[in-house]
Amino acid sequence: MTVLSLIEAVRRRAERLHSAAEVDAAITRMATTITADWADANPVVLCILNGAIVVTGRLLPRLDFPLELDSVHVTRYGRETCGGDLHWLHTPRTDLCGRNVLLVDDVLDEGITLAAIRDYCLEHGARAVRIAVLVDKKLPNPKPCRADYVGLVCDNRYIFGCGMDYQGYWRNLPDIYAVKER
Ligand SMILES: O=P(O)(O)OC[C@H]1O[C@H](OP(=O)(O)OP(=O)(O)O)[C@H](O)[C@@H]1O
Ligand SMILES: Nc1nc2[nH]cnc2c(=O)[nH]1
Repeated sequence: MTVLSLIEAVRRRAERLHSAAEVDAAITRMATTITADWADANPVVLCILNGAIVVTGRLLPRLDFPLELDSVHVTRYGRETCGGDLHWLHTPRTDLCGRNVLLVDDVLDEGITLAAIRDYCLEHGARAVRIAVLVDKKLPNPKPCRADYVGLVCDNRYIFGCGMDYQGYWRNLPDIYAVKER
């Protein structure tokens, strides 16, 4: 089997968890709550690359108040479906000192990535840090951080679509899928 035929087979066999319309409604709900809380906060929104590109790009046009956008690129999964060590590839250029920071990510799984980025922001003087995630995974154990804004909740399965990858592929899908276990 070639890599591409494996990638295509994974999509064919996957279970669709959320339609594009459900994702859209979830992002609208998040935007409404974030606006109610932070319309006067002059926040820096940090898009956590790569996975959050899609949700950030769809959330921002729904936030009708002054904000700045920057990004941070931290990865611990690479092309794997199990997390490893954190790799910091890019840190924000914006001075975070005294700022309200909104972290936006695609999925909160074990919470290691977001907890590390939250700590980074606080160490760099952020006044407050809040977390928005498109999907929060239900795990049996407590996580080192919790999300303030959650679009959707899913079971503990590997998911892809809407910015989330399967071995680097399928971030482009409008729906959210779970890999089918053998
Ligand atoms: O809660 P955790 O268990 O730490 O996992 C969540 C992180 O994993 C994914 O990033 P990944 O390392 O796959 O990089 P990517 O965004 O480039 O896909 C995802 O985008 C989150 O940032
Ligand atoms: N694409 C993807 N990335 C993740 N990072 C942590 N959990 C997941 C997941 O379920 N899917």
